[in-house]
Amino acid sequence: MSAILTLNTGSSSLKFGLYRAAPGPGPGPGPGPGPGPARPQLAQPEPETSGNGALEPPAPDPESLVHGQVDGIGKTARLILREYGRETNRPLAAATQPEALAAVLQVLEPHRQEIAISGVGHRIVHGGPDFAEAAVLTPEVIEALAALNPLAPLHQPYNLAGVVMGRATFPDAVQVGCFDTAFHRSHPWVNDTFALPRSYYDKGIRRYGFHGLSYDYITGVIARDYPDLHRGRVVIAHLGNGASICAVKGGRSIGSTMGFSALDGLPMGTRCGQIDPGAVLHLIAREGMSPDEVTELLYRRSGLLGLSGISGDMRSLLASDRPEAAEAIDYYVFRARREIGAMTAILGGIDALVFCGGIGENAAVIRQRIVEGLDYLGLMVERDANDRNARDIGAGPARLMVIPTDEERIIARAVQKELARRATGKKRTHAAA
Ligand SMILES: Nc1ncnc2c1ncn2[C@@H]1O[C@H](COP(=O)(O)OP(=O)(O)O)[C@@H](O)[C@H]1O
Ligand SMILES: CC(=O)OP(=O)(O)O
Ligand SMILES: [Mg+2]
Repeated sequence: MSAILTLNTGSSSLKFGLYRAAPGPGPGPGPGPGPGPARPQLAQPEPETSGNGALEPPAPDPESLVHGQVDGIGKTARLILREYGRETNRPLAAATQPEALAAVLQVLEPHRQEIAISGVGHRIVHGGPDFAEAAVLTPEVIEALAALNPLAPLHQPYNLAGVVMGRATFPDAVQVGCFDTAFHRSHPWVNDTFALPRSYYDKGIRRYGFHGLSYDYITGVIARDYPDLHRGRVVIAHLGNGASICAVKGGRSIGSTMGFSALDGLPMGTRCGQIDPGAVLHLIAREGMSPDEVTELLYRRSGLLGLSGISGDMRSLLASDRPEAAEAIDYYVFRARREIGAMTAILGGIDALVFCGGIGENAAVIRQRIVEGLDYLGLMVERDANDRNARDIGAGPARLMVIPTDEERIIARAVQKELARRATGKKRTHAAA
């Protein structure tokens, strides 16, 4: 039986998933129970909507075996593992990404004896203008993606380091890249462009949008569980370490708060979010900051961390009684509410607001505060449901939901599709998987 490994490599974290590939391509009831201990019941796969908004019959979903992450690489690393519905968390001696991967492989060893890894899927944050779907990571593709490193310095170089590790560790497995930007390639031109001379758009200076794997997953859940909403106007707020909001109509992204880089839009853990470009020019011209210093400021020292001076972690700010923590949260809530309004405007109204990401899924008080000012859109919180992080948390005419996202599953599906394509010997018509 073949297996799929997913890797989401960050600056200090390595998120991974091991999946059993479903037997055979095409529509079907999904995989039966495999050997070994009883596994949690599989949810039916969501109908595919990837980027084109059209519903396709569900293909069998890869079966999730192990899910986990190594956090704090280089400092105090910890391995968090979710397996058969249980979660464990233990310290790990991992000073580098390859050491973290070696530790992960050791943990996966019992599964690897049962199944061979034939595909490795990678989250690649920036696909630039050319990658509108998942792609097999050939040396040429990797080189093209490395050219985008400066546009996503917190992500892209680490994502590609994960690809190098994947290729070295599994030389016989196909390596597939899945892009955060791909879901947004359906944006209309007005949402993609900046009002610069047109030649800059052609050079790639445009709004790409990010968190596309998360939006793809959430859109799939909506298509499966709420077909009416799928045809409606949905705003999705991905509030994690990075954060963005996306306007979705008919399963397609028509706008998002993140732009050229993963800096724009909402304030984030350590990233500034929207800023007047005049302020950046001032920092360079009048404060004498170099491009590297400005990069460091905007990506690593701003956002919740910069405003509070305490932490970029929402949990720490919620636990703090310092006024700076409260002010940082006030700004976060204010900007989120403002951007939900903007996304609603481009959709011409709102039928549902969906929260996801670490903050969106867990921080009831943040959801409550964001929605407090949105009753004019028909959005109202049902207190008890919100406190329980229930799926339906609304009390107004527009639907309000919490849907846990699963970027890894989108990656695993793309790898499975490529494996199925190879097994049936179908010819590739373009570079994408
Ligand atoms: N129970 C919680 N309450 C408030 N914030 C939370 C909670 N759980 C996680 N978070 C916040 O979620 C953020 C991380 O989101 P996550 O989506 O896991 O990040 P990443 O982008 O690294 O995947 C952090 O700011 C963390 O504090
Ligand atoms: C694109 C982005 O911001 O990703 P993350 O939320 O994982 O940092
Ligand atoms: Mg994330």
